[in-house]
Amino acid sequence: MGTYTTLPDDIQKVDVIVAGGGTAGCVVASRLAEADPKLSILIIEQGINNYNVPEVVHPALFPRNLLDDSKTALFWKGNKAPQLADREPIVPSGGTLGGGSSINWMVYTRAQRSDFESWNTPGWSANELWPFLKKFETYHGKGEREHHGYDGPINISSGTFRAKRAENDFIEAAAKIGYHELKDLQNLDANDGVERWLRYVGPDGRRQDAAHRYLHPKLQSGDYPNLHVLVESQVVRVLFDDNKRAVGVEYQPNPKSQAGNVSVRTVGASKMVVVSSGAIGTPLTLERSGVGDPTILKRAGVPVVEALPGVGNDYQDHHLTLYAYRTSLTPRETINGFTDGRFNVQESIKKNDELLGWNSMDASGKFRPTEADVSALGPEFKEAWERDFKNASDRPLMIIAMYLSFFGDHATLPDDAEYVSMANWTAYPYSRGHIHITGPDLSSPIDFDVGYLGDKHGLDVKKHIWAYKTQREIFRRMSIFRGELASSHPRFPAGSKAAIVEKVEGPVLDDDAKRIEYTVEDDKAIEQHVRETVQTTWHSLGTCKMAPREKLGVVDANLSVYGVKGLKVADLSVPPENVGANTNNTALMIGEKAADIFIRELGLLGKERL
Ligand SMILES: Cc1cc2nc3c(=O)[nH]c(=O)nc-3n(C[C@H](O)[C@H](O)[C@H](O)COP(=O)(O)OP(=O)(O)OC[C@H]3O[C@@H](n4cnc5c(N)ncnc54)[C@H](O)[C@@H]3O)c2cc1C
Repeated sequence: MGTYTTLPDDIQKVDVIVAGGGTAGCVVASRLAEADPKLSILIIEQGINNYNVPEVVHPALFPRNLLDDSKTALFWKGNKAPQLADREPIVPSGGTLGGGSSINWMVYTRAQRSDFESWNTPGWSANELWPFLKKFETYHGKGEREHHGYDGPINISSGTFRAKRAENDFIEAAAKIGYHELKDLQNLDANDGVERWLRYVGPDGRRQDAAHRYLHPKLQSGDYPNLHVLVESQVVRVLFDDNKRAVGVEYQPNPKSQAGNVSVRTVGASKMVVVSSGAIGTPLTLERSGVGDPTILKRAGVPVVEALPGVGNDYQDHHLTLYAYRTSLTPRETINGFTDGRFNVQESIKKNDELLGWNSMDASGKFRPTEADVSALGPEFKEAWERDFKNASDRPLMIIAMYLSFFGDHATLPDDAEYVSMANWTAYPYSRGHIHITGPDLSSPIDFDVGYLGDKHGLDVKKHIWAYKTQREIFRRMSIFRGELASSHPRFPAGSKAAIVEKVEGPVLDDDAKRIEYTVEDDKAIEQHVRETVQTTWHSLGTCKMAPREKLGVVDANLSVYGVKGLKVADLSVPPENVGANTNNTALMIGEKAADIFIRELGLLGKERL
């Protein structure tokens, strides 16, 4: 039992290896250990141990995880993208024990019912997944009781702080343009309204990441001597025997944290290998193992074990834009002070400042356009809307969220006010990308096309144009509104009625029916700005789909990789279609569902500690 940076000599072979100790990986390993404490399990995680790392456990410090010198994030470089103003987008993902759940922004949202139905996979319908969605949570909110769980490891609460003034302001302003407050926007069916959102933060103000909530208590309890965690070690490839059975993995100490110690080693698995390295890491590990499109494997110099052309295809994310606003908020109504140095972090930790237990996101919504809005977006958009959204009333077009924090270089901000952000992201992008290896080793560059805004008819960018206008209508109606930060908004042509207002006493829109007017030229300015700034929402998904093999599926309904034995995938690589929500909830659910499948297959039912 324990957490190691070098595996003890006596651990040469275990029953189950989990390759990647992220959100889903921690859930799978923990539930297997609970099911049979005698089962030997080894998690191999490339990042550091997250135990009590300040920027992990204190919610308000979350922006620190994405700084250039982060020890908790991985940064994946995308190919140059002409549709993104020739940028090479960077997509960060969780890079420590706990994965994304250790560094994410802790926003609690759930997928919609029709999302799970669209997966069209036996055992994975919304009704069949309900028990797993409830299993991991202990809900402290005011939502609809029957839709939530009350004895899972992950607390869902307000944490220790809410900025009520801004929260109420947002809710009231959204209602003025037709988006009303809903009691529970996370019941799988509710949509097209706003909510006072909760977070993956406990009532004690601590982040509820999968490692702290599932794994560490077990590792510390002494009750699970066969649960092992190897950190700072990268899985290079899965090893197969002559019958294509996964029998172990090849791994190496991570050169970033264990320089000088890098040599490739192997460890065996007698029952199962579960790849859980995230929607970016997992397809790369499969390809390095010889499972993937033969053309890509050949190009990379990797012998083919199983030809599965779906690996690494159809990469999806939710595309995010951020707009900054000047406000009348006080320093203790935002978390900016933790990021720009005005608050003393050590002192705040020492005195257990209630602000530390806050992720700065108190009110947001799932939004659909009106029929008039749809028509204004053009005939191709209307056709897509009528096909994909009109009759699926639980499907939002965009998620619009208010963060009481500024995400950018704080040194560039005027020091005359608190600046905050509105975040817009696409619930179901049409654009797709891909992620592949170009060589056999971890050090080989990757071929990563993020695909953002790449859809043939330019529908995804239109969603952003609509969302830009919608969030602006809301923010200008808020009483905390004091202006727009010009550098984070489109460059409207001179004389535009939609011009940026940099400093003003808000609210500036008091007529509920009146809207800001935009010309065709204004729309072009918004489009250009979106292309120049759109970025990852860190919701990578769908690169090893759970789908029939002939439809480029990689795993079946039991998460078994086609064509080989003893190899499973359990993470956000497997959803065949996107979800209209932040993705941590779906990753936790996949962890729970995967564990349930594996426990049955391994014959562990009834073996749990009594
Ligand atoms: C900055 C950020 C903000 C986010 N905000 C939110 C939010 O507010 N709300 C929300 O619901 N979701 C959010 N998400 C998304 C959510 O956290 C992820 O979707 C979720 O964590 C994915 O879970 P996973 O198990 O699929 O992969 P991950 O949690 O990414 O786990 C994969 C793990 O595998 C490890 N790994 C990768 N390659 C290897 C290798 N070769 N060998 C060994 N280990 C490897 C990684 O280090 C990582 O720990 C955010 C994500 C990020 C990064």
